[in-house]
Formats: sequence, C-alpha cells, structure tokens
Amino acid sequence: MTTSLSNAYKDTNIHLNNIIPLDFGSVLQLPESHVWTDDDNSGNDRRTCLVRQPRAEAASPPVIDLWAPDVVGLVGDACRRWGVFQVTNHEVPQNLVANVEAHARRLFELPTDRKLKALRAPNGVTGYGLARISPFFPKLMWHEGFTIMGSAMEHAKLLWPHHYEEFCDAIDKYQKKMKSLAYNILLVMLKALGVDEEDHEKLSSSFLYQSDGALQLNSYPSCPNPNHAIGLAPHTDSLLLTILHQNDTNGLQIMQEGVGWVPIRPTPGALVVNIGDLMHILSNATFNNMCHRVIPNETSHRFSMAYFYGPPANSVLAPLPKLPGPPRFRAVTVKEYIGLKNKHLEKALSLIQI
Ligand SMILES: C=C1C[C@]23C[C@@]1(O)CC[C@H]2[C@@]12CCC[C@@](C)(C(=O)O1)[C@H]2[C@@H]3C(=O)O
Ligand SMILES: O=C(O)CCC(=O)C(=O)O
Ligand SMILES: [Fe+2]
Repeated sequence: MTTSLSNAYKDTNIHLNNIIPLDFGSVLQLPESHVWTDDDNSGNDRRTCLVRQPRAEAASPPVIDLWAPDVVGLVGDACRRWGVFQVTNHEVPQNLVANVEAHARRLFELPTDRKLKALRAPNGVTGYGLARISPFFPKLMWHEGFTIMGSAMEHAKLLWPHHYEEFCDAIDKYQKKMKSLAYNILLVMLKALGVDEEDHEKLSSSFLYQSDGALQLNSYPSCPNPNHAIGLAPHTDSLLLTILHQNDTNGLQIMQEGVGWVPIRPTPGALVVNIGDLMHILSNATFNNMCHRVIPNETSHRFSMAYFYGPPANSVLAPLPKLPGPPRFRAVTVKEYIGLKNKHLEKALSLIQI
C-alpha cells in the first residue's frame, strides 16, 4: 500500500502562518524586512545570495528536443553536467500553459485580504503563502506563491466564491499533462542511468512509477530595489524532478561550481527541467541536484509555474543497485527525507550520506 506524496509534507509544520506575504502593490520602497545583505545568507555556505552579476558569457544548459533520436544520451549528459535543461516538443499545448499563467496572474492580482482567506494551513500543502524555505532565512523574499496538491477546489472557492471552476479545470488539465510529461522524462532519465524496460518489473523501486506531483504558482512583482532583494533564495528542489514554465521575464539562475550564477533564460515554448534531491540519491550523486535562485528586477513581473514530481511518501529510496561504485547514501523513505529537509534544508543530504 502506498501513501500519497502529500503525506510527506503533512506533519511538517513549518510555522509560516504568522508571516504573510507583503501587499506588493502598495509598496514604493523596499521594506527593511525584505532588504538582504551579504550576511543574510545563513545556512548557505557555498553561495552568496547577493552576488548579482550573472555569468552571461558562460555556457548554458542545453535545450533538448524530446523527440531527438539520441534523447537518452542528451538528457543523461545534461543531468550529469548541469542538473538542468530545457525541453521542446514536449506536447504540452501552448494555449494550456498560457491559460494557467493567466489564471496565476488573476490570482496574485486579487486583494491581499482575499488571498489570505486561502492561506495554506500550518500542516497542509495546498494554499497561498510564503515559500516553505522562508524560515531558514532572516529576511523575507520578494515572492508570493500558491501551491496545489490534488484538487484546488476548496481553496479556489475561497478566492473566487462564484467563479472557481475555470481555475480548477485549467489546473487539473495542466497537472495531468505535467504528470504524463514528468513520467516520460523519468523513463528517459532512468534509461540514462542504465535502467532498461526489462528492469522495470524487477526494480524494487517500482514505486517510482507511481509518482505524483504538486504545482506551485510563483509571482515575483517588479521590485523598487532589486539589488538588495531576493525572489527565491538559493535552494535545491527535494523530489525527483521539477518541470518549470517561466514567463518572458528573466530571474532564474543556477549555481555552477567554479563558475558562479548562470542565468536560465526564458526560451519561448520550452519548459525547464531540473533534478531534485531524490533523483540525486537514486543516481548515486551522478545527477546534479543543482542549486538555484530567483532574483527580481525593477521593471517587469515574473511568473513561473513549477511542477514537482516524486514517489509516494512511504517509498524507500536508495542509489540504484546497477550503478558502479559503493552507494553514497543510505536508504530513506520520501517522508523521512522531506522531514530532514524541512528541519535542516541543504544539510539534509549530508545526514544520509554513507
Ligand atoms: C511538493 C512541494 C515541493 C516544495 C514543497 C511543496 O509542497 C510545494 C512547494 C515546493 C517548494 C518550492 C520552493 C522551494 C522548495 C524547497 C520549498 O520550500 O517549497 C520546494 C519544495 C520541495 O522541493 O520540497
Ligand atoms: O520561479 C522560478 O523560476 C523558480 C521556482 C522554483 O525554484 C521553485 O518553485 O522551486
Ligand atoms: Fe526550486
């Protein structure tokens, strides 16, 4: 019997309800609560939040056509070298993506008191609020988010008592498309790790194929002093993989060891795919769970939609037995790992290292 992924996040009460996102529309000056200095980098020793000059001249992660004949090799190389790539030919209709983005805009444009009605419950997953990583940082982020795991109905009714259905329909359609795309990308990644079709049956980790997801709508309004603000602080995503749509406003950057912050520029029609901690574990640290952040800008409003894909909460994860070399991590359940991440953020992985 599997326990749904939402269960992994349920008992991880992260006390975010006493801090609520700012009413961004009404601020002309960056409030002290949102002014970051270089000291506000607690818990993130290998990266500096406030370093601003992205390495525009540096090489960029590849854009991969999912129908390319050598897709397995291309995806494998990108996962090892970068931990992130963009995909085209993904078969997610552009009008669906645009429709969900339009709904996200409508949601974040609502008056603050309306959004607060749909606040995420302290031990829940769905709802409006701050990023879950917020408690690890002394300053607040120039960001508001809305997370959906399963149905959005209950929360959407609080936002639009009479017109919630279009939002829910669009979200359901998008989640279905994302789930099937994530499954296909997972198969390609597993192939790149040497797991072939015959292995699927025997694979003790067949729970991988029962993975599910959560959708996070992100809003980063234009910011009066972007040099001292952070949209989303540096972090790695926890699950297997994330599929992200970004509007045409820059801001997403990845940390490349020895290089610095590298921008992931919006590519029309492409979706960004990145490796999360659980895939890093499964691949015995050969796939890079890259650290990323978002920086705001003075003139335009960034929106993104991130779909996080991971196995049921009670699944046991360990490096795939087929991989060469000794295992670098001990076995861990998804729920245990999320618990560690919620307590220790980036140090979670080192706690399960062998
Ligand atoms: C399924 C999820 C992944 C996520 C927590 C969440 O419940 C929904 C939000 C996700 C997010 C987005 C910002 C970074 C992150 C680490 C966080 O705090 O919330 C991720 C979470 C994650 O990857 O565990
Ligand atoms: O907005 C973005 O580009 C990044 C979002 C993100 O990293 C996340 O939601 O985990
Ligand atoms: Fe992320």
